[in-house]
Amino acid sequence: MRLCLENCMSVSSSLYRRQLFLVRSLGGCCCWVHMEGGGTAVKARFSTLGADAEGLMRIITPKLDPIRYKGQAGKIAVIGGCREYTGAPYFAAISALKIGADLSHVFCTRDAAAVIKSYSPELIVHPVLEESYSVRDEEKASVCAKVLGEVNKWMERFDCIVVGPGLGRDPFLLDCVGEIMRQARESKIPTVIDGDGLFLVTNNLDLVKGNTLAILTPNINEYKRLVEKALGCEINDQDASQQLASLASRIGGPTILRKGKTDLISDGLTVDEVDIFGSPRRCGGQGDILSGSVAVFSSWARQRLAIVEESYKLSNVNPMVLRSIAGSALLRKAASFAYANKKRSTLTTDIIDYLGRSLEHICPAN
Ligand SMILES: NC(=O)C1=CN([C@@H]2O[C@H](COP(=O)(O)OP(=O)(O)OC[C@H]3O[C@@H](n4cnc5c(N)ncnc54)[C@H](OP(=O)(O)O)[C@@H]3O)[C@@H](O)[C@H]2O)[C@@H](O)CC1
Ligand SMILES: Nc1ncnc2c1ncn2[C@@H]1O[C@H](COP(=O)(O)OP(=O)(O)OP(=O)(O)O)[C@@H](O)[C@H]1O
Ligand SMILES: [Mg+2]
Repeated sequence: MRLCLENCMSVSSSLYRRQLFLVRSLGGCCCWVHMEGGGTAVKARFSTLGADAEGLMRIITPKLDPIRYKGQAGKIAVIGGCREYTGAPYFAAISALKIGADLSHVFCTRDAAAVIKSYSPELIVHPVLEESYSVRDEEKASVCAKVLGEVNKWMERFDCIVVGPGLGRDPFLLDCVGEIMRQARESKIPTVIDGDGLFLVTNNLDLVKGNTLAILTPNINEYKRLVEKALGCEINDQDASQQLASLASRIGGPTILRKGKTDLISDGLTVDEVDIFGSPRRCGGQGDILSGSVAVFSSWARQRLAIVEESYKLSNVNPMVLRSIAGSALLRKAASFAYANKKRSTLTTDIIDYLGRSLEHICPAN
């Protein structure tokens, strides 16, 4: 691995030392635990990668290189936004741009599109999703095929998609989005699933079973529903890490980022924790920022660091775990800066304003 890193990457010596530290920490600081969950015994390894989340971000974040062209720093799409919710897809998509992605698309319903466009001219907004109220029963199959066609025209261009922020729970719309997820999986597009995307997935676990390119980002309610459905039990906060590993192992494939006081991340084999101080403000929308942030790190890691990730794979570290740690750490850092400045009046838009500065703090552009 050492040779591979030396030969294949042009890195500064401090970055290289950081990589070696991370690689060493994979093997050195771990302990094995035995756990029971939903009747299945699994072994998960406590990993310490989350403790050096900033080091990971430095590895994954690309340099601003003048020879690169538009799109190379990431093309993200958010599938979400309906009559009720226009903020959530906007937060996820604009966060991706503020962190450094080049292009950010939103696929939403017609009602939501004009509103989301009015928030920002930076976003590319596709008014393609349809809810039941606007479609007659006999039209549903053809409308769903049309929606899929519209999204598929773009699908292979995306480095990562985020499914669910502000999607709503209309059954017809969710059926179509299920098909979009199947298509993304077939095209091997990494997929972050949040909000109502998790509502869809919880009721159709087959949509993600076996998909190692999926990252689920449940909040407390979404996690409770997943645990009840997949493990058939209640949340166990005494053994939170173990239960999370059991859940990931039971679903089999996706990485799960459980949001909370600290963020816990597991693919069923390892459990990582990101405990960077965030914000005590719990205003809505912070999870949406997180989904956009994980998508950008996913996109960067996928494009730029295939070699490093290959090295990590040799050490049995799941690249989706690395991407989740980086995404979580950046959001939490931005939240802490925003809170230091705005205290009780901190809003999601304030946190978004600090995303760029937070990354700059860790990984200066020049
Ligand atoms: N500014 C914006 O646009 C923002 C929009 N947001 C968007 O909101 C959506 C829901 O996300 P959330 O985080 O409120 O869901 P969550 O914690 O599971 O539920 C809390 C409670 O509400 C209830 N409930 C929810 N939806 C329901 C429904 N359709 N119909 C009925 N009940 C429903 C739920 O009940 P339960 O499902 O548990 O029965 C629970 O008790 C999602 O798309 C998200 O992205 C957020 O990102 C914030 C910023
Ligand atoms: N109690 C807490 N203390 C500190 N940080 C927290 C706490 N709970 C959540 N967070 C942070 O806030 C982020 C968003 O988590 P949250 O549970 O608010 O998501 P959410 O409910 O999906 O948000 P949204 O309103 O966008 O849907 C998480 O990544 C986590 O880092
Ligand atoms: Mg949420």
